[in-house]
Amino acid sequence: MDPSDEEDNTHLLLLQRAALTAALQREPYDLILYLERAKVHGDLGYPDLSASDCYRALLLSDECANEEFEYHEQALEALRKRCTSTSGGWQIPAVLQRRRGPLVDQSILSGGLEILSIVEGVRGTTPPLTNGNTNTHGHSRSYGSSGGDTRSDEDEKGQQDVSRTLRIASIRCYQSLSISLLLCGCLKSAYEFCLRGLAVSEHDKDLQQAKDYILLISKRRLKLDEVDVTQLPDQGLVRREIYPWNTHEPNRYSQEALDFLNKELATCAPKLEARVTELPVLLDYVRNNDAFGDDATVKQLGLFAKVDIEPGEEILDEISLLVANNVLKGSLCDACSAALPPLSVDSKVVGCPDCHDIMFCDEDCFNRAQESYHPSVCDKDVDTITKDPDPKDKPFALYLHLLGRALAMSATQEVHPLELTEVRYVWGDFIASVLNTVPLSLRAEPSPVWTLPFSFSSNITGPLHLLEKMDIDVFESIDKYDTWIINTLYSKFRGTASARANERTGHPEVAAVHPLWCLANHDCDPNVKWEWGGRMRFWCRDSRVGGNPGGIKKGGEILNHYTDIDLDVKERREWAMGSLGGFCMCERCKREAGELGGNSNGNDTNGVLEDPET
Ligand SMILES: C[S@@+](CC[C@H](N)C(=O)[O-])C[C@H]1O[C@@H](n2cnc3c(N)ncnc32)[C@H](O)[C@@H]1O
Repeated sequence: MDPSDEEDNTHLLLLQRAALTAALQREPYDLILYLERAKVHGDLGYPDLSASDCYRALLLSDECANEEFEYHEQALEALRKRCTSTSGGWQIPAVLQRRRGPLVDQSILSGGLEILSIVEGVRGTTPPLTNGNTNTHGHSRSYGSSGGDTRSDEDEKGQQDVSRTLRIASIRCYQSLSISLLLCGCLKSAYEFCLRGLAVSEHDKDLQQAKDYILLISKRRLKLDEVDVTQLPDQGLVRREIYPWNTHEPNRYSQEALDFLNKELATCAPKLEARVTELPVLLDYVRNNDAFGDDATVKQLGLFAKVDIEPGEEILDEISLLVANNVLKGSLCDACSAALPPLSVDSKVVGCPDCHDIMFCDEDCFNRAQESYHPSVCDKDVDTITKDPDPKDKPFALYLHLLGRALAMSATQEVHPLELTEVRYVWGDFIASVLNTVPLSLRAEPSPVWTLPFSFSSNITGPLHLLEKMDIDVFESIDKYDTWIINTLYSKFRGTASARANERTGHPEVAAVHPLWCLANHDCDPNVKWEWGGRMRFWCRDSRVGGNPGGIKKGGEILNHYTDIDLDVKERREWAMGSLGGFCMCERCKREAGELGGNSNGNDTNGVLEDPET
């Protein structure tokens, strides 16, 4: 294929995506629009966004089918509108119509993402209406029935048309969901949706084929001959990028961005300023050439001293409400996650008068919470969604909880989530869209490396539950809460959040994004140490690694540490890899790894909590 054809195709698909998104803003309950956009997302190489659209379509088909559901009328009306032809007859929308070719092309089973192009649609004839229908929760149902024997023939025919269309749509949703989730590495969810689809249409060839394919990929991934379907992996990776349609991401290196950040720094770190700097490009292996001649660098931001800073001086004191903890009914301040003092007569601790068990350090924290996020979650029981998770899901759950806080801030302040001051200028560790692109050709080179952790529950259902708990109409608000926005928030959190672990279990239990603190880059011979209770603080170190004197000269860079600098170089590099995006190449690491011919002499003691899984 001529590469320019692919480019043209992408451009066209992006236009289609924009048109469908605009249409969804006008017709938010139209499940057909969601299925159409799912197909475009799939063709663009975003199986995660495709899965999300299919899931929303499935929810809307449930809404159509159940009179008691909140958006029943709107969803049904939207469906009828879409399926009524100009002559007034009923027509099945093109996206639900017969597709040519198999769902999965067996000739491309070599693995990877090549099967993206297969998520195209239902095959074959409409299944018989007499088969039992099942909603997204697996319960039996009768689509669109309003009951009674008094219906006219016309009403009866209308009901049948709706039922038949919903049935095709739901099968289509199950097919696309299972394949899209498989492509994102969520094997368990993919398998479950496949089974739900087969419960609706037992003999659907595409679903049967998808099921075989999921099992095949599972065996390969687990390197087993047989797999226990209840134990399939359910977390994968997706593209981490500034989506081509993301108009919210600022130019972080512009004067405007620096002016904004420096104005913010003036209050909490008056001796520091943000500047554009060059950092080495880090790889997930150690470059093994003589003098590290490969000196590729990348433009990023960093923090620098505006004046000379003395050893022991405090240089940053930042408070952020973009904080989350996963301690159920914990003893932490809801606003800043500082440990609350034991109750006493002169205690300053205050509780929210309308919530059960939501406590704040003092009136200041309570007032900040009221201004920033609390009204959107007050007395809404939102925390139960993300707290007390299974240990293996803890890092995902903590990020979901952080996401919940950002969504509550956005709703309370009536600001787009990506425009929140705590989020807007934060580093997202994005990879250029072009490098993330999925090869369109079936015979293409190996798949790209996707780096954003993804799971069906934390990226799709979890955010929807959070929004529902906050009484936000998830269909009417895609301009603010579409899945690409959720993914962008996660990208930023995963690049910058600090975590605090439970002293007893070692599991991460508090996470926070401090948008100014996180501008500081890492070095295994740091010149600052930090402490995070309710506030994030930086001090200039008294001494550096190896006993060298502390102090930072005017113009010197603030060198933070993302890992325990007491560890040996191998461990340090492994632990810092997640937050750095590659092996640390600071002078100390190179020296201690013998890459500069020096000896190991690390003896510093300021460790930070780093979750190896994140
Ligand atoms: C928390 S951010 C630090 C601030 C970031 N430079 C910015 O522009 O906002 C962490 C990211 O900075 C980069 N980084 C920090 N320290 C680095 C180092 N010593 N060498 C190379 N990259 C570094 C990595 O890309 C890492 O993912």
